[in-house]
Amino acid sequence: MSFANITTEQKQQVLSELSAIKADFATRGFFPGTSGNLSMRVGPYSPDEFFFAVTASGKDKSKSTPEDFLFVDQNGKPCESTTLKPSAETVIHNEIYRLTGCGAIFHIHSIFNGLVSELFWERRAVPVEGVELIKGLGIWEEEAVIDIPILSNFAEVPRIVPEISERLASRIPGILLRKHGIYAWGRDAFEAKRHLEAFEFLFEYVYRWQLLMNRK
Ligand SMILES: CSC[C@@H](O)[C@@H](O)C(=O)COP(=O)(O)O
Ligand SMILES: [Zn+2]
Repeated sequence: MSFANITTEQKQQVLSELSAIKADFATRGFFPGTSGNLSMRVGPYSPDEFFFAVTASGKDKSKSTPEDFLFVDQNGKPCESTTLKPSAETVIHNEIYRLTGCGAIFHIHSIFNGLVSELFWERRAVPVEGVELIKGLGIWEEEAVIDIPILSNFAEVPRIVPEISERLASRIPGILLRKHGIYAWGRDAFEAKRHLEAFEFLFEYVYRWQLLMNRK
């Protein structure tokens, strides 16, 4: 199976879904200062060979242009001739697809995800206890208690990758990079978006709860 076997319709479908999500996230202020990146898989999957559309690096993600996305392979190499550069964090998307076989991955920076990543850095995980929106992560047990993994952040992005395989927890569809941002994934774009929104809600909840508990 090569990228050439993927139809124009399949590619268009992925690009239009990603564009809609990018526009929606942009209106919600999810991409300050060009931060964040989005990707969605296209075609068949095996851990050794897969293809996905990913945001081009460094663009103003509140604008919609024909140069917003490009297709890359399991090594992060462009599948088609292009002058666009894939996201500087494409290696992270590659590793998450390789480990999970998911269909879409969304990454954003926010004040709350940054604050909780530092608040709970010593325990390397954000604890969340019994909050209803844990169900938004697909975890349906009564009064669920979860730990959202926090990983080291490095300016040299490939250095982040080894910790992903070590820390990725099978039932938590996301990882938080210290003072950087959240990566959330799902079977498809709908599920990845629901997970991202649930994480952001839980981070704000946990942050505010800590403030309440520690008030004088
Ligand atoms: C401009 S700050 C954000 C970047 O350093 C990075 O973390 C990010 O999320 C966006 O990088 P990009 O290469 O545009 O995908
Ligand atoms: Zn980032």
